[in-house]
Amino acid sequence: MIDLRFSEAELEQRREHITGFIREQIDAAGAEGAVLGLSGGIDSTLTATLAVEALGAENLHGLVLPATVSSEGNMSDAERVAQDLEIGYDVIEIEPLVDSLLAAYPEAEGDREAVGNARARLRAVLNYLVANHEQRLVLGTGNRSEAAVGYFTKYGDGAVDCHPIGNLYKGQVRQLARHVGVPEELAAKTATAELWADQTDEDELGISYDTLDSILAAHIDGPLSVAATCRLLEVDEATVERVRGMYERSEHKRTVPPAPPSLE
Ligand SMILES: Nc1ncnc2c1ncn2[C@@H]1O[C@H](COP(=O)(O)OP(=O)(O)OC[C@H]2O[C@@H]([n+]3cccc(C(=O)O)c3)[C@H](O)[C@@H]2O)[C@@H](O)[C@H]1O
Ligand SMILES: Nc1ncnc2c1ncn2[C@@H]1O[C@H](COP(=O)(O)OP(=O)(O)OP(=O)(O)O)[C@@H](O)[C@H]1O
Ligand SMILES: [Mg+2]
Repeated sequence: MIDLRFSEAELEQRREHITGFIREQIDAAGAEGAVLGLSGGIDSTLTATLAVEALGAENLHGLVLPATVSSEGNMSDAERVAQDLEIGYDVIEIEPLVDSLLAAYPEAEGDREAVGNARARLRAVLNYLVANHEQRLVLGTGNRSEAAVGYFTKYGDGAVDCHPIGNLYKGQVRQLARHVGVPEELAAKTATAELWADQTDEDELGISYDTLDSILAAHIDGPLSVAATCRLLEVDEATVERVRGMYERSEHKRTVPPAPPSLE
């Protein structure tokens, strides 16, 4: 695999770059601070930690939004993150909202993916309810690895005002988290979207983040051909092609929705 770890100096540089970015986004919008969803996972934990450094705890509002499929451990970790960072936060159960949605459209009952994505979108509705009401921006928690393969819900966790950690591969998210003092048990935790029971990112994607990060850095974001990537990483061609396919098929999630070209 490629060693994508930062040096100590680079970690400090990234920390300042991201906190500066968050401050600029809030200032440019004339907003009163930010809101973000806290899941107990490492992406939201790192984003919240850097946002507190950037804005101060009083300017960040956390939302812990449990569903029936959320694990108690993750939800208590999410609350612990808010408490350790000393930010204001609310805990709002989203399953009644899921139930209302399914009462309105029972045909989707039992469709694991559709209902799971609806959970992510209901969280986005709540984020924006708070953002509108308190003149805040919604901070995204997506990283480069997820964005590149479209591993997020369109207009769900992807519905945000900016992506502070959007340039970091997943392994780098863990490394920066450790650097800024996130407890090891959170930094090392298995990544899960928790849109349905027992979901994990690596199982669903069918690839480890170590391998995915390296293929992205070498081939999708980097200059290497498929063949050169296979040789360098000692992975088979089918794996690289699969990542390339996920990248290409998810292009629509990373761009503004198109309209027909102008006839003028
Ligand atoms: N070519 C195209 N051009 C324009 N639009 C296109 C399209 N193909 C699909 N679409 C639209 O996109 C929709 C499918 O996209 P979407 O609704 O996002 O659904 P989809 O990509 O199928 O599912 C989301 C994936 O992200 C994962 N996820 C979600 C949330 C959080 C996390 C996490 O890591 O925490 C992971 C989730 O487990 C699942 O694997 C289609 O229903 C259609 O409306
Ligand atoms: N139960 C939840 N309550 C509040 N926000 C949530 C919840 N579940 C997911 N989210 C939001 O959706 C985002 C995307 O989830 P994702 O799983 O990719 O990130 P994570 O949980 O922070 O880290 P990891 O990928 O390591 O699990 C979270 O960072 C968080 O902002
Ligand atoms: Mg998660």
